[in-house]
Amino acid sequence: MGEILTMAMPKGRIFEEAVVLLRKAGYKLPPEFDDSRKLIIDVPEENLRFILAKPMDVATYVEHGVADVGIAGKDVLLEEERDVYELLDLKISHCYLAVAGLPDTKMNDVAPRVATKYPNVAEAYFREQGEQVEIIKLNGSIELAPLIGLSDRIVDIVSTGRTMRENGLVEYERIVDVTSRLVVNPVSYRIKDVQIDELVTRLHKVVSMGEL
Ligand SMILES: Nc1ncnc2c1ncn2[C@@H]1O[C@H](COP(=O)(O)OP(=O)(O)OP(=O)(O)O)[C@@H](O)[C@H]1O
Ligand SMILES: O=P(O)(O)OC[C@H]1O[C@H](OP(=O)(O)OP(=O)(O)O)[C@H](O)[C@@H]1O
Repeated sequence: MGEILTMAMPKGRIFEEAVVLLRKAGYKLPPEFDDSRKLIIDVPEENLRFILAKPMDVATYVEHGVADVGIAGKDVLLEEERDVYELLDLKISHCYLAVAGLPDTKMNDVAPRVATKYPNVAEAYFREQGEQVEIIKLNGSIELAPLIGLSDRIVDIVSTGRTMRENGLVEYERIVDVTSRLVVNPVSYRIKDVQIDELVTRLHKVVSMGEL
């Protein structure tokens, strides 16, 4: 029996794909993973404890060491810049961050406004472009902002492109590709190196076999 490894899992979109990945890697996960509202799920047979967190919060739990490892979108890691190591690109939950807006429009010359759930990523992107913008932080339905005159542009996740299309928006620039990553707490990585290396090896094997 080794030590228990605590893994922070993102609830929502990424969760199901992450569970598929872990099962393919040979971890026997109980039915609670398919239909449950439990926020802590122990799998003693695998020496694993799972905590189910909001996607934006996974790296926070890992940074504070209450989870040893976690699964987080690259978008969240870029936005939050937590003190965690990124160990593996799991190649699940593909999407990308992009600048979008109404077609054939220019950004306001005087006070261009950008609405986003990713203020740090957006700020850094426009700074690199040499453009000074006012960032307006929203928590969802980002596509609404240019439609209703709140902002000139948005920075948001695009997956199928359906939300943009159905709201008459167009993509102006693609900022960065996003997939989910395995992250680890630096101290856990030293102390639980054997278990973490095994997890990485097993997941890497599945990931390198190609698309899930
Ligand atoms: N179409 C998509 N929209 C949003 N996130 C996506 C999409 N496709 C993949 N992702 C990934 O899923 C993560 C978000 O998961 P989910 O949509 O379940 O949470 P959320 O509801 O946006 O988060 P919150 O509850 O904090 O608002 C992102 O961090 C990103 O890495
Ligand atoms: O390109 P698509 O496949 O249409 O996916 C992209 C949309 O999905 C996400 O929104 P989400 O469903 O998480 O809603 P919210 O931003 O309002 O929370 C994202 O913010 C986009 O709006």
